Amino acid sequence: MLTVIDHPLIRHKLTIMRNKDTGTKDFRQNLDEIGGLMVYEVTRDLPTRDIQIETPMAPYVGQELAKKVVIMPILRAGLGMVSGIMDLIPTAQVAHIGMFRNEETLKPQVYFEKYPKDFPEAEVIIVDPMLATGGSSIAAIDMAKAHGAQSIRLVCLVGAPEGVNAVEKAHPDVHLYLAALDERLNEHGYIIPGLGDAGDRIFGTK
Ligand SMILES: O=P(O)(O)OC[C@H]1O[C@H](OP(=O)(O)OP(=O)(O)O)[C@H](O)[C@@H]1O
Ligand SMILES: O=c1cc[nH]c(=O)[nH]1
Ligand SMILES: [Mg+2]
Repeated sequence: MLTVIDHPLIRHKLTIMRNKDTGTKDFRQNLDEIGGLMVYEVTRDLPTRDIQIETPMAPYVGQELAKKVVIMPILRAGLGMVSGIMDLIPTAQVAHIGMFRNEETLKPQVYFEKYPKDFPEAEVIIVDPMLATGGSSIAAIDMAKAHGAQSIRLVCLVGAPEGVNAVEKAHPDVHLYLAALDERLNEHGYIIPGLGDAGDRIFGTK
């Protein structure tokens, strides 16, 4: 299932990120802020349970999150969304997945993975700004499932139709959230109009 989170603040910040004249500092800041805005919608259906507390005035049955939340950034670019999400879910744990796309084959190559202990029982939120062919996201979901994850959401900023279709076909049980659905991929597998290479723009590596 695909949800495109359409909000004036997200459109405004994403346009700053798309602008080729935006530098590393503003690119990172806006990515972080959009991550925080998106997570409000992404977590709308997280399960809660009743909890008995006392207010200063009376007993009260409130609510707390029923399950742990694990944020799973796809390195490198996904790291740019973690702190904005952690601002809203400060108790979240982080699972790191390192992979890069081979520039010729466009296939993802995995170089790192590390999971928190409670990963299988947690609500897992995979984050990566870019969903291009979908190969990296599909591989990350495969890895999360292989480590026992039962409930997975995928949060990307910009997606290409090719990537959305591929993820929906490979993992129909995973809810996919985007801030924008773009037009297409170019012959090098980059999203058009997109925002360029997210990892390089976050970390200043080009
Ligand atoms: O949908 P796909 O076709 O798999 O492409 C998207 C992937 O490519 C980018 O990562 P990249 O390989 O540039 O690594 P980086 O984050 O280290 O820059 C991006 O952050 C995604 O992970
Ligand atoms: O447009 C794209 C495609 C893949 N990875 C990026 O960072 N940008
Ligand atoms: Mg990159």
